[in-house]
Amino acid sequence: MLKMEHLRKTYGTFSLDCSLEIRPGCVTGLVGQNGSGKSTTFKAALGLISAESGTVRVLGKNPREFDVKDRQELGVVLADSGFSGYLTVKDIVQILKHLYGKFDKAFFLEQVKRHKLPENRKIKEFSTGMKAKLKVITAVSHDARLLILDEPTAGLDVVARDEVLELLREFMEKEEERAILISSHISSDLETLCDDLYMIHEGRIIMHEDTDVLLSDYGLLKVSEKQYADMEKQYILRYKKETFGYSCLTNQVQFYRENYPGVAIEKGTVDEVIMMMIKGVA
Ligand SMILES: Nc1ncnc2c1ncn2[C@@H]1O[C@H](COP(=O)(O)OP(=O)(O)OP(=O)(O)O)[C@@H](O)[C@H]1O
Repeated sequence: MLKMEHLRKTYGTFSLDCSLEIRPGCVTGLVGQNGSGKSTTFKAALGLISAESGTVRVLGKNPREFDVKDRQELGVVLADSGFSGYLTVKDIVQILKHLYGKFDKAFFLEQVKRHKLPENRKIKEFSTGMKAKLKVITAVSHDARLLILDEPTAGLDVVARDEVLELLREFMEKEEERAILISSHISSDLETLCDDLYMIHEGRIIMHEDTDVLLSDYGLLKVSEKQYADMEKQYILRYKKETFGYSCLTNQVQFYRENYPGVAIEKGTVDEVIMMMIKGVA
């Protein structure tokens, strides 16, 4: 659905060199700290910025060569995009009808109602959460094959976030061949929604893993200095000095469970794995 190979873009001291792939039927998450290059990756995937080298194929084509018909196959949410604040939901229905041949007006209005968005008020009077929901409802309302969503849950409270995630799950359930690329600062969103996760740090992909594998096989070992010294380190991805000894990130938690029964092992959340990948020593 989307393949990016060594896509390079430089902004001053920041340089992006990103490779990733989105497979049909999958929700893929891109996680990283502020300024790690997520939005730059999304813009490059959409052909909105010109890369210095590398390739991007979206639905089999270079996105810079997309025509009006190709664009209909994408549902996009970008942090700094949205409708003019002077429009109402009713105005937007008219625009979407013209933009997208497969715009499903009934579904769109049903979702607007379900999410309690006022149809006749101007968007500039909407709260952050209401604007965010409107963007996602728009993206899922025209039978797109691929959604590219940069921080679609930013600024939403827990309940609103859950509602947006539900919309995305429903979108995936309707057609097997659909796919989503999504970024979020909130890793619990990605844990429950994504099939696989890419971690980006300082413009580089530092890890790519199936979410199931991440949650089942990764873990944090809390060991004393002696335990650390005696331990097999083959499956330690990163370690960090602590007051008690060391925290170690492994992707073979079962190996340490079986061979080192005395070692304290914590299940790694996505946040902890990210922190260790970034702050730990390789
Ligand atoms: N148009 C631009 N001109 C100059 N520098 C830019 C531009 N766009 C992004 N950058 C720089 O590129 C780097 C990556 O920015 P990017 O917006 O991709 O990060 P991000 O991971 O999306 O961050 P955040 O989570 O804060 O949104 C930053 O150092 C940013 O200052």
